[in-house]
Amino acid sequence: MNDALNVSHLTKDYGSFKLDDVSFSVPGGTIMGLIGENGAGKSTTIKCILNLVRRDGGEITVFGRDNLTDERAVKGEIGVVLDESLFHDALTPTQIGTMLSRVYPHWDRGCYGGYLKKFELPEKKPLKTFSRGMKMKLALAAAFGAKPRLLILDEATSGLDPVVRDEILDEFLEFIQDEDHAVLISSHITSDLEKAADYITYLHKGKVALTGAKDELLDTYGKLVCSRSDLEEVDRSLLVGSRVGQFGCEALVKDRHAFARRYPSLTVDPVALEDIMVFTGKGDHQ
Ligand SMILES: Nc1ncnc2c1ncn2[C@@H]1O[C@H](COP(=O)(O)OP(=O)(O)OP(=O)(O)O)[C@@H](O)[C@H]1O
Repeated sequence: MNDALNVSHLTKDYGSFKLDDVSFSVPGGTIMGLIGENGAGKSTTIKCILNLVRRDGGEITVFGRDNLTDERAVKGEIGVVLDESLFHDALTPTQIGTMLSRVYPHWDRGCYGGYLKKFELPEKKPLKTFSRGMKMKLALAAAFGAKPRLLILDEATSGLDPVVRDEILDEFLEFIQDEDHAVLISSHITSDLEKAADYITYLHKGKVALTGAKDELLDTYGKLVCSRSDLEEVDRSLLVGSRVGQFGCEALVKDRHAFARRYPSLTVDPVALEDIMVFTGKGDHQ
């Protein structure tokens, strides 16, 4: 089966910033978390997938179709939720549903209405009376109503409280129960992605710092906690970045199993995605 999304050697040059040879793929039935620091290129990558900006190089396919040569068909497969609401504040959910039914060929009124009910959104009230969480849920209901096979979210869950975020993550998990569906979600909130994502792509300064199955990444990397003198003894090529504190040192270990075999007396703890991001950033300044 084709990947739901395949990004291959994607390049976009803004002059002051370059998205450089970005490749990753999202298999059907999975959630890919796109993580990275501010300005790492997450939104640019998503905009290239959606053809909102023209790429300079590379290839992007959605369910095997090229997003440039087959733009119309590809658009019909993607549901998008962005950081800010795309709908006018004076509109009500009912009016938005009517509007979207004219835009999307596969619009499913029942599905949209079902989500409005599930999320307890008032159908006749204008959006200006909605909280940020309610607007986000409405955007999600609208995205689902278009019957997409690939759902793309750009920082859509940041700014929401943990209860709403959790509710929404559950929706994604339900959505990907169908092997023909997939989700690409960019977020700063790495703990959410740790919970929900099957795959992680970490963008760092426009390049893919790492991409792969989340469980494998978390199992391979490790956090060394040791004294300054121990750190000085360690082969630096095994580490990504380190932090020297008043009471001890920490460093990100690339392969904790290989490291433990070479330095059995040193302690290597499991890592969180956030550790991988923080230490990779620090690795630049060593
Ligand atoms: N239209 C544009 N013209 C020139 N530079 C741009 C344009 N859009 C984005 N950039 C630059 O590209 C870089 C990457 O931005 P992008 O929005 O993709 O990052 P991001 O990872 O989504 O960041 P954030 O997490 O802060 O949203 C930034 O340095 C930004 O200034």
